[in-house]
Amino acid sequence: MTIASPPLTALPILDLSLLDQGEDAAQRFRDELTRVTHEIGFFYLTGTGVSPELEARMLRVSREFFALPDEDKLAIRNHKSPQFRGYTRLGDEQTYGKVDWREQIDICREAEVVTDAAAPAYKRLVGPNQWPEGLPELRQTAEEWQRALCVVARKLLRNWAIALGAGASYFDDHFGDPFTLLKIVRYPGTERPSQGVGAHNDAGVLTLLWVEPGVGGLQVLRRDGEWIDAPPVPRAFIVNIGELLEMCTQGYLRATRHRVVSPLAPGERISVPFFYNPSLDSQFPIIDLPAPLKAKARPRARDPKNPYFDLYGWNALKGRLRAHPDVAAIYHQDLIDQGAAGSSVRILPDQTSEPAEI
Ligand SMILES: O=C(O)CCC(=O)C(=O)O
Ligand SMILES: [Fe+2]
Repeated sequence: MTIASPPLTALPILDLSLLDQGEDAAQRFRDELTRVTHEIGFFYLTGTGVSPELEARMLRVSREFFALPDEDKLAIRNHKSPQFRGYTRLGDEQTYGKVDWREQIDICREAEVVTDAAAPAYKRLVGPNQWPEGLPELRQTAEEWQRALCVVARKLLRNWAIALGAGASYFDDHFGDPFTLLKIVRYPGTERPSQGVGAHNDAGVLTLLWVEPGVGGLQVLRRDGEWIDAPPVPRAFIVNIGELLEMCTQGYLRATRHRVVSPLAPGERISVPFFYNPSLDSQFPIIDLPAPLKAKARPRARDPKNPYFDLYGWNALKGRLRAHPDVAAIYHQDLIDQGAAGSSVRILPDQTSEPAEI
């Protein structure tokens, strides 16, 4: 007989440094990692190797950025970037058609624009970032942050791959050079609790979230439909998996709905989500799970209004067009008119479409 465990009231805490403490410790880490991502899909991760100094610098430089005069922030507004980079002002972003109350800067891999007219449309996401003048530390810190977190993400993926019987390099081999997205976000205080970010699943592979110490607001949906608070834990990142990793594992690892409730005025909240994703050209892999795991896997019924594509780039493009319809209308109206990937699948945001059921 199995005894049902009591419902979680807080997310579990895992220590990544166990991987460097011998095979038994590493095995314990992997078992725990796989269990919590199967059950709740969200956990705190300590022992990441990100230094307190880098955390403090990220917080300081983020505050400096948001304190810049509006005209300096708007000088790098995402409306100037077909690649959706740069500053999103308050009110310009939506989740399922409802406005999120946050401002942010979006940063991806630095690259030249792809000018080849024959390239697939998702290559329009490739290009340069926009950086604020007079704050060079933001770029240095963001680049250091991305390097450090790519290492953490790869370690996690290798250990999931081992635990799921696929071999350590499975995701490295399939995902290629990652197409990552770093956001630095500020949620201003509001008079009453309101939507900082509406309830959603992350669409990609893996999210590593850093939140300024002492400021709550993130909530995670438990399987029984209760929202639980996920306040920041000192020196820990909050990790969750996205729907792509869920799909790669046939639903064995779970993407979980979460949201952010705005802080009360005069407070504010800085957070730094980092989204680790495959290279745009990578083909979506599905792990052939060992039978005991497959028996426990729960493949998700897909929402036909929110399709997934086999090639990662189309998913990335769809996500950006939906999150930023204003930028999409300026630069990518042709794609919205045509539908994604030359198919009949529309990538236009559908205001009535709900997140897939968990
Ligand atoms: O800011 C946060 O704490 C979470 C943000 C989030 O869930 C997202 O941007 O996908
Ligand atoms: Fe999220």
